[in-house]
Amino acid sequence: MGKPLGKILVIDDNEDILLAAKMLLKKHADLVQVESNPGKIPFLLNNDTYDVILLDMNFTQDTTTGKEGFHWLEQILEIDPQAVVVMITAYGDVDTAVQALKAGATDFVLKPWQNEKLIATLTSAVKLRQSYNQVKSLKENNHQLTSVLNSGNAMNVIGESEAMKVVFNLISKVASTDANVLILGENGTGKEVIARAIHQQSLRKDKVFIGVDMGAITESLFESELFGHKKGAFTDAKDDRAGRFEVADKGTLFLDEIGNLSMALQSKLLTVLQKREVTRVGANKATPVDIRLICATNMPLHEMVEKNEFRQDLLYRMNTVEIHLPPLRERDVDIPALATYFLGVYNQKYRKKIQGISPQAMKKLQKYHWPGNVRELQHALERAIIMADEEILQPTDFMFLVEKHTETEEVDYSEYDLETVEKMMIQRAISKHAGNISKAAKSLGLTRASLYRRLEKHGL
Ligand SMILES: Nc1ncnc2c1ncn2[C@@H]1O[C@H](COP(=O)(O)OP(=O)(O)OP(=O)(O)O)[C@@H](O)[C@H]1O
Repeated sequence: MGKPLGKILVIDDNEDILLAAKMLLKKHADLVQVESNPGKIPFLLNNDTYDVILLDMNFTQDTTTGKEGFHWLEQILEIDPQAVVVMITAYGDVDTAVQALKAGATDFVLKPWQNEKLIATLTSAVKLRQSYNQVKSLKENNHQLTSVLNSGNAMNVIGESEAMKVVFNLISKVASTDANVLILGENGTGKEVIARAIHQQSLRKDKVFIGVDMGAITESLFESELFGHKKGAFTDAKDDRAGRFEVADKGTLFLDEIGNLSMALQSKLLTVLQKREVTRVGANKATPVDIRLICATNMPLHEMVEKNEFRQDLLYRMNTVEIHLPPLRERDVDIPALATYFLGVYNQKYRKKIQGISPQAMKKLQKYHWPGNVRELQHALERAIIMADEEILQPTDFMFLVEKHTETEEVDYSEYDLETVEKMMIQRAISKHAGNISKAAKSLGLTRASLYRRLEKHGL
């Protein structure tokens, strides 16, 4: 659209009016289509799209009922419900004009019109049409993005053990309610997988699932990331921005690593959860948010409450239902199904044709204690599939660095390079502290963040 009024259709049975409209509007519009016969409206609208339609109220000379105008207005809106129609009404017939607005017209102009007023009315009508279109395409995009986001992450939750059956049973009971869920379990046990499964089985499944890693958000960016900000609220706030709470509106908000929040941030989060509304940084008005909350952590939240490291009232807000995900070493029955599942995933990813896992290799997998839980098993399968020379995976395809070393068992570190020793030490520490990252980090003399960086580096 080049000129401000775009494409205009003018329908009036008075040829003088059509001529006057065309003369006036052609300077402001890309196309002015005039038509004296309203019967042609369906044909015109089915063959072209107009930014605005100027429609006469009365087609029969000397009538002022507007009946015909209403009839054609209805026809137009039936063909294009988004059409922007401005009615031309006789002077003094404002009542009919008001009825036309109720029937779906956007605005009206009085005949004889003042040129400037007509242009101004049509310009605002065109702007309205543009915003209708924008809203429509944003809604379509949003719908597409939501389904891509949700389907891209749709995954099978594998588990045949009694422990996982209990988890599945809980999910099916809780999913369709809006109850807040707290998922507890060691790193890599599948807390996010379970959170997504709850979302996928909930009434909110067609809306977004937004995950936030609370451990990765710095104290200073917490409010802006979660609650959003107004343009200019701080130096880097170049535009208005919605926070994760607002983005997750009508969907599910998954707050991971919730146990890592400082006391100060815990109370900010609690306020929002109590009020169910957020105020963007720099704004003075709160926006209501409708979210389903799922939180997860590998930290012992109940113990932390006792030690005054975690707010009890916040814990009670989050744990209407608690799901405990057992570590993989306590459900080795699940290992064959998980390993076979990952075999399929990575065969496809790396275009390999590995047929299966030998019974001895499977036994080895079931005997190992998996300090990194399902994530570690997944990486072990990925590595084995990339490296394997044979069609069936053998025990030698799975080399575990801390294979069954007991605390007292000595390892000859001189056999390994520094990187490998570091990895072994980390695995040992995590295993010793049953997956508790804080304790493992402390025993290694590292901060949690630097342990996480090393876990990432070693693919643990
Ligand atoms: N039951 C399961 N079925 C299939 N895949 C699983 C299952 N559990 C975990 N996984 C896979 O293991 C990996 C780790 O899972 P996830 O990220 O959900 O764990 P987590 O407990 O949230 O980890 P973290 O505490 O580190 O955030 C993911 O790649 C996930 O796909």
